[in-house]
Amino acid sequence: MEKDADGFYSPAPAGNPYSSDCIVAAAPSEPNSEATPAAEATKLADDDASHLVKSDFEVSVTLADQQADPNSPLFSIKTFEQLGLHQDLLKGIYDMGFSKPSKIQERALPLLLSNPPQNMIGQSQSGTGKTAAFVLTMLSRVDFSKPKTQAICLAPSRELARQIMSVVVAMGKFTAVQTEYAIKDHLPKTVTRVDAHVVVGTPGTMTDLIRRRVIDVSEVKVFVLDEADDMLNQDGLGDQTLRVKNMLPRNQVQILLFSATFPDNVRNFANKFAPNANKIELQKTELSVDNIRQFYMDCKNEEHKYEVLVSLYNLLTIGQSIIFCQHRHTADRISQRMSAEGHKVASLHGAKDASERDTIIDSFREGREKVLITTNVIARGIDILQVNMVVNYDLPLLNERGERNNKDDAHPDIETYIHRIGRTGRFGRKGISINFVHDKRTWSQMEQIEKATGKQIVRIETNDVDEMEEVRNNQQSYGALYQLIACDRSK
Ligand SMILES: Nc1ncnc2c1ncn2[C@@H]1O[C@H](COP(=O)(O)OP(=O)(O)OP(=O)(O)O)[C@@H](O)[C@H]1O
Repeated sequence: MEKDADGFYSPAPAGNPYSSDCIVAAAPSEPNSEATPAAEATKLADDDASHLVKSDFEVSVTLADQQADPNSPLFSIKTFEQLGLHQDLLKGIYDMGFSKPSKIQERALPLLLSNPPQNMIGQSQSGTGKTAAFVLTMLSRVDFSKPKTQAICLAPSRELARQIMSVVVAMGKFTAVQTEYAIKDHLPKTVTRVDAHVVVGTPGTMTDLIRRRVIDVSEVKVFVLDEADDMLNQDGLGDQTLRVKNMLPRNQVQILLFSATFPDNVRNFANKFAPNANKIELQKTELSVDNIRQFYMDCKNEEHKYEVLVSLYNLLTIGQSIIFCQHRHTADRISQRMSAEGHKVASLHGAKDASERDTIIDSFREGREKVLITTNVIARGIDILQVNMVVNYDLPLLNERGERNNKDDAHPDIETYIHRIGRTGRFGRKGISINFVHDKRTWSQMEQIEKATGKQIVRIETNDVDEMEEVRNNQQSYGALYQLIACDRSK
């Protein structure tokens, strides 16, 4: 079969437009081929984390099999037992502390695990449990008696690949699963063969390992793209991702695309990449969860942003916080300045070397660092339950060509905004995001974000910070904090 202009071998199926309603769709029946500070904080948060299952967000399911009824109980489960999983996998799930499936898991798992395997394009908000859904699919399709790579998962950052692997290992704890990374500087050059059942990595390194036949893909049955809209973005990772796909065997691989966002411009590409997929989609107005309260602070200028950030420091360190900047040099500059002034902050971005990145994220994950100043490198997927505040020091921007910059032609990068704020408010927990705006342009960019997401962003006076801090210190009460900062928007 010929490759088309996008480099695909198969013809595109009829596109399914991004629905403005919540829909579930099914695919056609033809096979397609010691207590750390973090642990303590997590435990506290867990006492408060049952909201998700009560969440009233709806998903739309579209089944590729047009005859099938997406509302059939067959396509929604209420317990993990109903999936007919192997006992070893069930044990793994319960050992992770999961007692019942989340909404996306309820709807996606029956479709993901049905036979013959079918592709899926799955969307649900950040922190709602997509990882467990695709990891369970990979693990349940692997034949552990065969020392062959059978499932491949790609993610946009090494940090996310490492996190996904931790889920594979935890969920597969009672199985014989063998795993390997395809991330930069991990495997020694002398390694000539990887036989791990599940390989998780980033697209560049994965391509290299498959090309050099270090990874033999002949038995691969499942191919997962986490943060799929980013992985398929033709101005970014799309080419490399497609290269990996084109090296996999045809007609035997179940392709799973997951993300909290699927903007219109990648949806067509996604439909071609995972043809005849069952689809789970969100309404455009439900892209972010309501338990993340969004605020903004009106700063006078760039320098004032820095002063406001410093004035927030005590507040940032009550739980854990992530500060997002548009550029690496900004992250470096403000972290160096804050450190020089005696504040304890860590900084992470793509220019740091691999082992340093691993040390920094691990330290933050363990709660040894409370404030992480970073770029979009960890805007997606990173799951650290005790992060209760995200600050957009710079709003995420794109220019006409889809490049990230801060120039005048830049417009807000809505998807990145949704993913950034989704680093807090995980799995029903409460979280706060604060945007810094400092001029007409950033104000208008924030308005565009508010309009696009349909969620109100409320003003906090910069001089309310002391009062906010007092409430947080004295009462540890998020409810009171919210009431305090939910003042009128007056601009
Ligand atoms: N059924 C469950 N019961 C309890 N906790 C769960 C369950 N499923 C997932 N979780 C937890 O919810 C958190 C968020 O899950 P996960 O990281 O998979 O979210 P996600 O939907 O992939 O988010 P993102 O879009 O940001 O990548 C994780 O800490 C995970 O362990």
